[in-house]
Amino acid sequence: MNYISTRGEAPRLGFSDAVLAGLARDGGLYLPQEWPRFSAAEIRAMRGLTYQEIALRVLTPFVGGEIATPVLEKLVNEAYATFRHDAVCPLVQLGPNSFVLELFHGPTLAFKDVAMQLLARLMDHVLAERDQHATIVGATSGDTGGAAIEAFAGRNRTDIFILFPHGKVSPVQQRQMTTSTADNVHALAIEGNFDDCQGLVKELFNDHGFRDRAALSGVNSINWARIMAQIVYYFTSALSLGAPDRPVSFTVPTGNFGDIFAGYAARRMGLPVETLTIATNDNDILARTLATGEYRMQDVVATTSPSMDIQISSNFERLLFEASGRNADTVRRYMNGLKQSGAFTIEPNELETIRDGFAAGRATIKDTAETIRSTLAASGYLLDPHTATAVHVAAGAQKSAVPNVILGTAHPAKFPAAVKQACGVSPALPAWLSHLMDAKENYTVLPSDKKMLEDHIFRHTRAYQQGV
Ligand SMILES: Cc1ncc(COP(=O)(O)O)c(C=O)c1O
Ligand SMILES: N[C@@H](CCOP(=O)(O)O)C(=O)O
Repeated sequence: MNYISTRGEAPRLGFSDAVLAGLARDGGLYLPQEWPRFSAAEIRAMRGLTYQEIALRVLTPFVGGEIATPVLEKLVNEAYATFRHDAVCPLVQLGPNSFVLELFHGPTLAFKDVAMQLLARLMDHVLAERDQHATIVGATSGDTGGAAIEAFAGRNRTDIFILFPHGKVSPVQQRQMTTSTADNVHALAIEGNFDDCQGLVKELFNDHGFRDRAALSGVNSINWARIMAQIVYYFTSALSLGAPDRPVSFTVPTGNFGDIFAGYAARRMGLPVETLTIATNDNDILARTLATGEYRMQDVVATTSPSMDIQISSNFERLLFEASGRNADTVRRYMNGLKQSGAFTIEPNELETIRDGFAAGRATIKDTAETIRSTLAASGYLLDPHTATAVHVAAGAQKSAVPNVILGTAHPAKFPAAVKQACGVSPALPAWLSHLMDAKENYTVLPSDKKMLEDHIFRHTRAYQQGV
């Protein structure tokens, strides 16, 4: 399996190189050259298998033989042994035809663990085979950072630098990033918002001199392996609701468009996914884009679902590439428009293609709080604010006989203040994280400045200091 860039000017890569590359050298995002497809019989044959067994089947075509099956199986088993639920990602019924897919049973209580636990092991494996070191830089609006730090802490082939928006993540999220004692971990509070953090990371990747000297790798969902690992739970949940003999819809709390793009990928692989609904908070750029055809940035608004406080939704580029018939010229034109004027207009036929497979809706801060309160009252189920945006959007959608799976992207204990304000209940952290709020924090505050960030990275990268 080869990987190609959405901007058409970067070298085609095999799986391992695509995993280490993160962002393509032309600024684009890697995608498989063709979508692997499962027949209905092949999907049916996955019924009754464990999460890990299904993962192995879904991932194998993407890996393209570059990692031997027994090794891949071992990495998958180790990754999901860190989850505290036997089903890994269990499905809970909320109402008639309405289900929450709980993706938060991993070590940091957010869906990011599903991909990050595997990605860290894949990267370690590839780096060990090549006897190489990598410097990882990642941007986070709160959850990716903690999951990445947890997954990479103490690994001696990687140094990891995580940029988070100073003062704009929840206290639990911040401490998951700032209390690690591993000497390969560096938490950086950037004076700016998530888009500034993500912009800095992309600038570092697009500076090829720096990128090569630092042996840069990325763990945001710009990295194909993140999306790949997230495809698996679309299969496991749809299978338990009757796929491939019954279609299933999904409603996904969306920011960077990685999680929902994994659902699109599952559909391209043959899973009968009916509607993929994008749920946004007040930062509703994607809902507006679907309604008007114009992707136009506005200022980021702080909400009670901070991980979705995003305007530049990176993985939407992957969908634009697909909707344009994989036309890299079109994608480059859109992305240049975004860079120059903060906006671009999607061609009518491409917009129609997108609208065919996706719906979108928005939940305000008030809607989110009301949904947390009413869901607790109606069913005793406590939602986190991100999942609540999706429950709100799903409730407003046209009723259908097709089961709808809402992706439960975080545990409510990550956002106790917002949950308490909404419904009066303050969810407690699980016992294994009870030390978190008393542990010593260690992080550096930096302005949103590429040069200062580069200096900081070089001064703190072990491999660079030791001339490895
Ligand atoms: C809890 C939570 N929900 C939803 C999202 C949005 O996911 P995506 O960025 O993949 O669209 C994020 C951040 O990515 C998140 O941390
Ligand atoms: N919401 C995310 C933002 C980064 O998303 P990613 O999936 O591209 O890593 C976060 O929690 O950091």
